[in-house]
Amino acid sequence: MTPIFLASSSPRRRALLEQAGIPFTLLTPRVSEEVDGEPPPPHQLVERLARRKAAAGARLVDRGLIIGADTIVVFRGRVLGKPADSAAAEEMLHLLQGASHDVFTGLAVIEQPGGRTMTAWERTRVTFRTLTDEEIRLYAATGEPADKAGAYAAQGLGAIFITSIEGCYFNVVGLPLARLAVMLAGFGVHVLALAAGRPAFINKGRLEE
Ligand SMILES: Cc1cn([C@H]2C[C@H](O)[C@@H](COP(=O)(O)OP(=O)(O)OP(=O)(O)O)O2)c(=O)[nH]c1=O
Repeated sequence: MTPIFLASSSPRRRALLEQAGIPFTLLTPRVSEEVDGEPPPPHQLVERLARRKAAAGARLVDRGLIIGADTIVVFRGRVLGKPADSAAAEEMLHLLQGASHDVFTGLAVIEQPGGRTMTAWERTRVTFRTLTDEEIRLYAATGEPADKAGAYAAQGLGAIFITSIEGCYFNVVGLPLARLAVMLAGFGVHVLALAAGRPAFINKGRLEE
């Protein structure tokens, strides 16, 4: 079987790949998320960063498929990454409240040996209800926004701000699983076939939820 690697230090991505029943090994190469010059459009930016992360992982691996991903929030053309501190988190939440924004995740899968690469991106539209200054302050103080693009976690307490999601929910949390499954199939790895060989794992996952 082709070994699968996830080049990511995001606990959310790890959890989502586990949810899909895909056995994998974690790689945590250090990757800069800086881009030189004029920033490209959001979909190109996330694809480029996902490719950079997967490529950094691929340098550590002789054989297998290496997955990289990158997530950003875009509000009226402005790219919101992870907030530097709680003041930056509050500033982002002030922008996002009472309006819709887009979440973009780029995906890259690199095959080793050979380096055959597939990239893709996914966009999800998320709408926030109106938030009071007090709610924003209290939420920022929980620490949840710290390592999340756009300063919120749809999978966490941030859920109480979201009135609608159009598109892939898993894309918001950092790993669009439907898109990834199609990409892996392009490399001959079929997620359901993996899961079918591991019924005990799946039942265990369900029971624990
Ligand atoms: C919008 C949103 C983002 N996020 C997270 C997913 C990503 O971990 C993070 C975006 O940062 P990324 O730079 O995409 O990822 P990361 O630095 O956490 O991990 P790595 O680069 O090593 O793979 O924001 C949520 O967990 N929930 C949300 O609702």
